[in-house]
Amino acid sequence: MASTPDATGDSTGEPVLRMENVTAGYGNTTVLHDVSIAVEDEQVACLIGPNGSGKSTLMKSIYGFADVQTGTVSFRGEDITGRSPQQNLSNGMSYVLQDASVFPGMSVHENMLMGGYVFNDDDRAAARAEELYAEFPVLADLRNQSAGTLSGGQRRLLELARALMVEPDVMMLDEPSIGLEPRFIDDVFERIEQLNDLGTTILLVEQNAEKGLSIADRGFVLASGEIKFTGTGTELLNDEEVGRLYLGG
Ligand SMILES: Nc1ncnc2c1ncn2[C@@H]1O[C@H](COP(=O)(O)OP(=O)(O)OP(=O)(O)O)[C@@H](O)[C@H]1O
Repeated sequence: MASTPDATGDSTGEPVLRMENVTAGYGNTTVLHDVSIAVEDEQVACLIGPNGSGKSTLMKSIYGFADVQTGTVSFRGEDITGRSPQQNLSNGMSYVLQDASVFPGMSVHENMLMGGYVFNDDDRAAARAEELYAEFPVLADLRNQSAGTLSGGQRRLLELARALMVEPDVMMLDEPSIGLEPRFIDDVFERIEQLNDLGTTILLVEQNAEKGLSIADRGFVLASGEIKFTGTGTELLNDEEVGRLYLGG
């Protein structure tokens, strides 16, 4: 049965990502209340919850886009509370935002190179882009095309591939399936599972809660800025109360 509300769960190793008693928001506005979660190395963790419950804010407070007011965020045991997004990116964490984040006036290739800007090394960025084109041949074919002309599915692949430029240990993905046609959704989820198979730890926010939990080693339910339930993905999917309240019955 899913547990409440300490989300550190059945720990088997040192968490790669941990939030301890985090209260966070924007300026004087508090959105998250006393949130504690742990994501272990090479896990897929999925965060679900109603609209406006604070799922994006949770990711933003890890990454430095929202303000952590009290509590601690750590990465591989190191306190990273309040670090900037650029520091986190350099440190091996990538974040694909919910809102479209490609630069529409730039080509696919220029967008890819932007993903490697922290290298400060054009040759290294170009070489890494070529590696990714081998894994994303669709993007290789589109490399000279303006990113603003891509379909929704192609754009999402570009966002994923660009976030992989830094070979992250941890990827945070905010609603990767939102707005996509079903055939693209399956493609994006397959990519996420492949990345995880290659050793990338994934923290996912997913509106399609059943789909997200079905690939998750660990799930968290956030409501009104608080963690209400945690468990394995399967435990949450099978939990009567979680099902009734958060999975549409
Ligand atoms: N930049 C901001 N400044 C102030 N309040 C914000 C800001 N961004 C979000 N909020 C507020 O924080 C609360 C939580 O929003 P958040 O986007 O984290 O929720 P969510 O669970 O991700 O929602 P959704 O499922 O709709 O994407 C909302 O009340 C929202 O209005």
